[in-house]
Amino acid sequence: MAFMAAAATAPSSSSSPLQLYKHAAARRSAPALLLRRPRSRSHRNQLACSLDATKQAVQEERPAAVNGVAGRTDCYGVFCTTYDLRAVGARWRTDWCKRDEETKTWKKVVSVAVSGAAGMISNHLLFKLASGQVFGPDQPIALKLLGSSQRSFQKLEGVAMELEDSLYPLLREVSIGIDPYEVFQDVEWALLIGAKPRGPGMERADLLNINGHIFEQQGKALNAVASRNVKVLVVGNPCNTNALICLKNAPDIPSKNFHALTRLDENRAKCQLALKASVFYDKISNMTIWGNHSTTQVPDFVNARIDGKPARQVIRDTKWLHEEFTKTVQKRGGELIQKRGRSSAPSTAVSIVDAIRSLVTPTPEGDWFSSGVYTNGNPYGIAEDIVFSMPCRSKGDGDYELVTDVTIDDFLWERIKKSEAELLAEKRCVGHLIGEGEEELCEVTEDTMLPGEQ
Ligand SMILES: NC(=O)C1=CN([C@@H]2O[C@H](COP(=O)(O)OP(=O)(O)OC[C@H]3O[C@@H](n4cnc5c(N)ncnc54)[C@H](OP(=O)(O)O)[C@@H]3O)[C@@H](O)[C@H]2O)C=CC1
Ligand SMILES: O=C([O-])CC(=O)C(=O)O
Repeated sequence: MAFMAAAATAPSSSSSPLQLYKHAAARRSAPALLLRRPRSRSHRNQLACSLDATKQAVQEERPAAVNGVAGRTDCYGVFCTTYDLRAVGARWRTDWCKRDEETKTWKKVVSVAVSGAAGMISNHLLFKLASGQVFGPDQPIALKLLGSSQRSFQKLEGVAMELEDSLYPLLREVSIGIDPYEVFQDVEWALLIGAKPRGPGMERADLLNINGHIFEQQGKALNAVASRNVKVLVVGNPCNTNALICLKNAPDIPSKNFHALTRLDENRAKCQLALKASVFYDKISNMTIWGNHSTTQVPDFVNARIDGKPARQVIRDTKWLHEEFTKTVQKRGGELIQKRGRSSAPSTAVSIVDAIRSLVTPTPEGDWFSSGVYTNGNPYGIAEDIVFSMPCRSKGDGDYELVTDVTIDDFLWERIKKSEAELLAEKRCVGHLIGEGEEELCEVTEDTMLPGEQ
């Protein structure tokens, strides 16, 4: 049986996104285009070479591609090409494999969905994912890009084209679509970045409601079609409550698998301590962000360490720690927006990389990282059933455990309770999205702000 590789189903340059959308609508399904590339001779050889080592993975990919091609006319250029990988392998495999031992040890392809894939954060993140710096140099990757509407479809095509042109050896597949039920099919990671930014005059409750609906839908889609052990990282704001909505709508996926991104806040806090202590920032460890990704977040200088010593032994300026440090970290996002005119994107992408790597590599002995996780039997006395940033450790298997040996003093506790109250208020606003009440119960305070809002 001929083994078909690099089947492709991308749109022809002459077909507009609108046509594609109509075509898909007629099938009662949004388009999901699969881009594969028999790009160059060396790349074909890589595919052939890795066949034995990754045969199972390749076989798993294949049916979708072959089936996809059969009934479709909407493809462009090189992506329309279908070829026989076995034939390619037979011709070149021997020499190539001698030269390229590396690909033999490649792991099974990991399937990663990214929403808001045409946005600013993704603009940086996708290229890091494709390069291997996130999942490792032996980890081939399939990227599934989710857009929100027909309008964003053309942008996603552009993103996919740039990924293609980057010639990343590990990037095995790029697909784009606007239907989460298609895009999330079997994904092992879902990086949920897409969200509507808060516009002028928009109430916080409106933002919670609008974005909440996005995460309600995406939670349902993940529940229906994603890998049963999918890891979900919610970035789109307000990320803690969006993550809560998402997990509540995905009851068949462990709640523990959902994270809200607070790693950017951790990195910001490390930077501030390093500046104050006049040390390079790799000397800062054990930094926790407690609570919400908002201006009520609590950067923890009590348990943080500088070059292995408690931060308070190195930085004796208690007033600075209590007042300036805390406020600077809480408002860093807003300050950045004022200077740059837009919210942080490159550093957010870096922090997403850090957050994923913290789950797929073992946490260094004695250290930990922060993540917004579901409170379900937490040892700190924080309200259950919310998504709250806490200190975590991982064995590198994608899972994590909460750290128990931390001190929470009165200063921290008072502020942790404030952030907790804010999250409980946010939760009441989205009761209608998590099956727990009515929208009218929403009473968010003025204090409830994203880091970017001041
Ligand atoms: N947790 C954190 O630490 C941080 C979080 N953020 C948050 O990340 C999010 C993305 O930021 P950024 O990439 O800079 O923003 P951009 O505005 O550049 O991109 C956002 C993307 O979201 C998508 N989007 C907009 N409206 C909707 C919708 N109704 N449904 C689905 N998708 C939608 C858009 O995609 P399309 O074209 O498909 O509509 C757009 O490409 C924001 O919510 C921001 O507040 C930002 C920094 C830090
Ligand atoms: O408010 C925003 O969109 C930006 C943000 O989250 C941050 O910079 O931490």
